[in-house]
Amino acid sequence: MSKTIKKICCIGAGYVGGPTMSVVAKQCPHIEITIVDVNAARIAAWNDENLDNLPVYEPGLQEIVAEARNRNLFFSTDIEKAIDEADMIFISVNTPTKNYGKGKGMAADLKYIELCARQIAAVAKNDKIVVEKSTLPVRTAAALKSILDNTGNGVNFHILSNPEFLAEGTAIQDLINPDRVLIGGENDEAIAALVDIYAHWVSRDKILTTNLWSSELSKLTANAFLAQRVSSINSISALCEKTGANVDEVSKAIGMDSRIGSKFLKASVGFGGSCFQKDILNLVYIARSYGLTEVAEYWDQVILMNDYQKQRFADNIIQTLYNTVSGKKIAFLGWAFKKDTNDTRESAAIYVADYLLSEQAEITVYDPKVSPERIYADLDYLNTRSSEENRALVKVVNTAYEACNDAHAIAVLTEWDEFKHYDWAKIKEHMKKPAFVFDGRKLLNRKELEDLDFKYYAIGE
Ligand SMILES: NC(=O)C1=CN([C@@H]2O[C@H](COP(=O)(O)OP(=O)(O)OC[C@H]3O[C@@H](n4cnc5c(N)ncnc54)[C@H](O)[C@@H]3O)[C@@H](O)[C@H]2O)C=CC1
Ligand SMILES: O=C(O)[C@H]1O[C@H](OP(=O)(O)OP(=O)(O)OC[C@H]2O[C@@H](n3ccc(=O)[nH]c3=O)[C@H](O)[C@@H]2O)[C@H](O)[C@@H](O)[C@@H]1O
Repeated sequence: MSKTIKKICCIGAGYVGGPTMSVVAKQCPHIEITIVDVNAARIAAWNDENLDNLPVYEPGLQEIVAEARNRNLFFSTDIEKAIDEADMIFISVNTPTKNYGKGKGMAADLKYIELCARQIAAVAKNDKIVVEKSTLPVRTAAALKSILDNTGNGVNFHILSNPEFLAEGTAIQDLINPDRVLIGGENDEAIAALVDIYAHWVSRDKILTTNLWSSELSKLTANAFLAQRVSSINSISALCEKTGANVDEVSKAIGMDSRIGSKFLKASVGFGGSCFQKDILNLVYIARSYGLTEVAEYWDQVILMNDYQKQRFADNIIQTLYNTVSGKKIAFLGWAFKKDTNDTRESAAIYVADYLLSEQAEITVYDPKVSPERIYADLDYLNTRSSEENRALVKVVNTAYEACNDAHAIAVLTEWDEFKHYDWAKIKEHMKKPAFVFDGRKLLNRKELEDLDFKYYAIGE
């Protein structure tokens, strides 16, 4: 018999903590879940009556929050109270790439994780199961255990690793119908308690249990393999452009081999998102720290290929626009790192924009879900130029038609469905001629655009 969990606390109300715990709350109405965060504005947004103001945009999320919030799902800044009352505590805080000191630019910054552990240890007055939900370097559980056992009040802590595999934009469906749930641990009773929660909606044969280290390492490995597929097909897209092969046709041809599989073979302007780059850098760092130089260099290539792809896309725009974009207006359709999310972390759009701005281009951006403040913050963060200059050179507008007005070229950076259904004849009418389109997502219909006399360039064609 496993321990029955009545109360859960989740530390971190971000893109993972929010949606993940909302789904647990929906599927397990008998468990009371409190999601806590140090960011009071974020908690206020989760509690906002107007569901359009939730801090995370995910299809299907609003409905679930509407159903569970203030029933058995609560958002709070009272971290101590939630820890104190919980039987099980998920740690779902950010683990960004370290930007200082040893391992700068490579290692995961574990300071937020450590703070959580110290706070749990300080507050806990009865036994707790502590679940690593954040993506962590392999062997982090050993450090967590040491902090908890040495600074706590003598209570027992059992640590589980339960990495999250959801992808943004499809988070809710990924959570409701996961390919698998992975739980690593050392204590059978603690493992069983977490298995029992998931078993309310996931069949038990999809709930995989392993030792702690396999679980931690599987998460980094899964992201590295996924990103590697994107870099692999993107490397081939460059060769397609030189040879007359079409990368979509190549993807289809190789993907029909069941050993390769058809998913995750879409060539693009480069992968973005908060995790692929961070997790591979972390994997490279870990391999190096164990003296495994060849392993480190092997995975490093995935990142290098991704940087090359973004650069290549921007270079192609400049070259095609007669080798200069100075003073030319380029319309960006999309800023998010993929469709159906408002997340822009590491989005290829940021780097392509930065490069074009350094060539004195003027950019007008339209994205259906990303706010102007976010776009300016992304550019300012790079520190390439002053924030006044970013605001002078980049305009953010409310419609794609406005963005494309008077533009020399359009760059498609995100594969939002709505872009496919625009009145492209109307868009062309208001552009400078020749009207160029650079499709970084292979989203638009070449024939339709060429019939309208656009000069159309797509990745890998
Ligand atoms: N974003 C994604 O799609 C996925 C992310 N992950 C992993 O999940 C973890 C969280 O990622 P996101 O949710 O995207 O990050 P996020 O940045 O959206 O959210 C993290 C939240 O934790 C809060 N926080 C940090 N330290 C805290 C503390 N000591 N006490 C209370 N709150 C604290 C922050 O204020 C923030 O709101 C990362 O390790 C990431 O690698 C895993 C799978 C998918
Ligand atoms: O750890 C994480 O954060 C998550 O990282 C990715 O999820 P996410 O980054 O949200 O989104 P993906 O669908 O993986 O897309 C990542 C990037 O790769 C790009 N991509 C993806 C697939 C493809 O075929 N081509 C391609 O260019 C996307 O446009 C996007 O920029 C993984 O898919 C999740 O399993 C994982 O949980």
